Amino acid sequence: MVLSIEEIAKHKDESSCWVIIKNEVYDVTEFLLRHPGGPAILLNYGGRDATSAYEPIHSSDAIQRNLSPSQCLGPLKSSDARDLELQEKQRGQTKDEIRVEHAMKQRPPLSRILSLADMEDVARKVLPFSTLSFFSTGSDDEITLQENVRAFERFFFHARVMRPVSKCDPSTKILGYDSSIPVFVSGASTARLGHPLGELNITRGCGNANIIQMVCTFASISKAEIAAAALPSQHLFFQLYKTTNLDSAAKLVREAEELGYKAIFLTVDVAVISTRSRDIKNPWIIEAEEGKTQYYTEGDPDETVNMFGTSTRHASRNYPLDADMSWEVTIPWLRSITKLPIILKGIQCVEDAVLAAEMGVDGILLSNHGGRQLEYSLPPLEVLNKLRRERPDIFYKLEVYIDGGIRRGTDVIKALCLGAKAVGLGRPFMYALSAYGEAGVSKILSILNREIVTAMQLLGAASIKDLTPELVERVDWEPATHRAKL
Ligand code: HEM
Ligand SMILES: Cc1cc2nc3c(=O)[nH]c(=O)nc-3n(C[C@H](O)[C@H](O)[C@H](O)COP(=O)(O)O)c2cc1C
Repeated sequence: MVLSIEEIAKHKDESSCWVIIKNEVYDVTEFLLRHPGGPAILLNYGGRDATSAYEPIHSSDAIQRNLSPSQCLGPLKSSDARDLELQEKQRGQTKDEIRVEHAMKQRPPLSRILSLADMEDVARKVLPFSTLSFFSTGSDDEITLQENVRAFERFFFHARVMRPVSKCDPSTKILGYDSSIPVFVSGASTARLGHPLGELNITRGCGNANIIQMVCTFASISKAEIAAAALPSQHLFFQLYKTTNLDSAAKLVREAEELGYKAIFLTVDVAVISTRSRDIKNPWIIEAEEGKTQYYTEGDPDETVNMFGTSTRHASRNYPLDADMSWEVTIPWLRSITKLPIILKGIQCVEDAVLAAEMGVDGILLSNHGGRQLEYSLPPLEVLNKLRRERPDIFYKLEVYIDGGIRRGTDVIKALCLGAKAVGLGRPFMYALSAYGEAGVSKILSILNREIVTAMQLLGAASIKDLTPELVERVDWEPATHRAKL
């Protein structure tokens, strides 16, 4: 059935809600309460075209997986489709769009990007304001976000000299899979907000460099497409947000397994979503910039959350995240449905690392979600150091990784000296793909490779096994400078 704009416009509330996406019309009335992004945002687009808002945040199979054929009503009338296209072309650019367009033309050549901080600088200029807020935000006052980075400044090296290092090999194995350096991609969702090819930039950059990518439950490219884009020799891990509905959670795991993903990283630090104020505030900042500031008028209702901020939609999301996961139930359940290695992502203290080992999981990722969840959660590097001092036996029982605030090869080496098998990076990949696409991802991997090799050689380590705890010391004085950039 071909539908006209006039007809579609009549369906814009809970009783009947239709949306247009890429010139196809969908009846989402039944879906409103199941929509992972919440009903409000869908209703906001009820009766009209939602393509540009929909595109960057949904995986390519979102419609096919969530709507039945009867909910796909048919195409938009072709003359109306042309009108929409024209309207989109005629819509004036916002100040932010003009700024981004200009900044994209002024990106420095890749040869002038010397560090991950340089890459982040470019990304901060070229990203739309709302996306930058979403990528960079932490929780509450962002203390943990800052301390994740600062923690690395408290660890210094005891370099050993007169050790042959001309042949230095930074390669390692993660869960038995080869990796050219002890680094993997910690999955960060919705990469298409930064670049139209989203997570595929990471897949391609990592394929060439032999680095393992962790793909999120909420990746903006489907895990099937990512698997299809990977090289035959390339390995992928799957990050699982477990739902209360065991069947749908098991389905996600089964699909990952069938697609050849090599491990399940179960995220355990998101019982609920934290408050990410910087991100929530960003739509209001944009409003002000566009000269559309809203002012209080007597009797205005108090909206507790703004539904259109990027992280806020997480808060309002309908995804039935399991806030009742437990050691006794969840781990045996996951074990019973998959043969893949299980890694707990988001372990934040020694006691839970010990419990994880007792439960027989294959690995733990010491992480506080990049400072995006519990504010005042200890920096993962400090937890790693504590684990090394208090329970060195744990490192023989499972693989220990950390993520959060890692921005330099020396950071990677410090974590490895303290016993980490490898480290994950989240934001740096998002910034790199936003700034230069696949080439940006390749660039930061080559920077990390160079920095890791240099640090190893100057430290007197010719291979990863030479990185031992004696080579680092935690100091209790404040270093002279802070390189944290927030
Ligand atoms: C055809 C209708 C739609 C379907 C089937 C659908 C499905 C989904 C799914 C499955 C997710 C989880 C993420 C993923 O797996 O991709 C999601 C998240 C979301 N959706 Fe939709 N959606 C629809 C329309 C819309 C529209 C029109 C908007 C308006 C902008 C919207 C906004 C969002 C938001 C904000 C999220 C949360 C993303 C996040 O938290 O990272 N959706 N949707
Ligand atoms: C924009 C963004 C989205 C993220 N999405 C997820 C996610 O969907 N699932 C998850 O387990 N972790 C997610 N994370 C956390 C990362 O996996 C990782 O733990 C964190 O980014 C590491 O810190 P870093 O950014 O300082 O490297 C996200 C992080 C960012 C920055």
